[in-house]
Amino acid sequence: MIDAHLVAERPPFLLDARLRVAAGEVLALLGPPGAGKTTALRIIAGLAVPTGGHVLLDDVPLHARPPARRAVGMVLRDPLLFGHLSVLDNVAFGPRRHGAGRAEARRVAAAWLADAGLGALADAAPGELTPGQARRASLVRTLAAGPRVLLLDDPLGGLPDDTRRELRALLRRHLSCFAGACVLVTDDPGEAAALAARVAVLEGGAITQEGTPEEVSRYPRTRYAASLAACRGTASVIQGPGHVR
Ligand SMILES: Nc1ncnc2c1ncn2[C@@H]1O[C@H](COP(=O)(O)OP(=O)(O)OP(=O)(O)O)[C@@H](O)[C@H]1O
Repeated sequence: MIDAHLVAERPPFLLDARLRVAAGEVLALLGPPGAGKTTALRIIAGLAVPTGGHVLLDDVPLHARPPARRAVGMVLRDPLLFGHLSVLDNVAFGPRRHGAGRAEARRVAAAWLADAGLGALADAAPGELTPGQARRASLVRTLAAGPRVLLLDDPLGGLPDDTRRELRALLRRHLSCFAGACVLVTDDPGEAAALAARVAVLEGGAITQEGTPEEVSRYPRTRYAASLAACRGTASVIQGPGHVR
């Protein structure tokens, strides 16, 4: 489980947020632009230097572990696929790094790609993929590496509606059986309600409300939190802790 106190002083902006995410749980960090969502995620990932606080994974400081042993996977809007590797080898990269032989890593990667509807594109170069296909490949590349902490920074942002729906369905399927702790950053209340069991509303660098999408939408404490109310009826299908892959 993640236990984080995320502090970043960037005057006049101050991020000061406490987050706890259990294994098997998806927490949506929902907030308007500039609220500090990406900064929070980057601190957890070890990509931004905090000015205080802590990030613990199972009670051990995450950043005390060598980077290769942190088991943190991050998915961004930009798929960041390795351009010199085939789609298959992009996905095989994680299993290879964790000690699988070449053939085994490629077998595992092929299964992930087939599951994501990308089996026919295994030998393609990343540059040949459509934006939606590249996002799928990026997601399964991250999952194939077996992260214990999954950080999703606006993973559906900027896509056309139909592509977004497809990727959301794939994401929802994988999150429902993800055994680790997941933080999903979004400014889309519908996305938060559809994908996460719990929502933390981040505004101006502080958590203003936390609860299930139902709780937050029923008793919103701020105007921004009230935006979740429009999504009632699309409540989460993710059940929280207890799911295993
Ligand atoms: N490297 C930096 N140095 C100084 N200030 C920064 C830096 N990165 C972000 N900020 C500021 O920190 C605040 C939070 O930014 P952040 O990108 O984390 O918010 P966000 O909620 O992710 O917004 P968005 O959805 O627009 O990406 C903003 O006021 C931003 O200008």
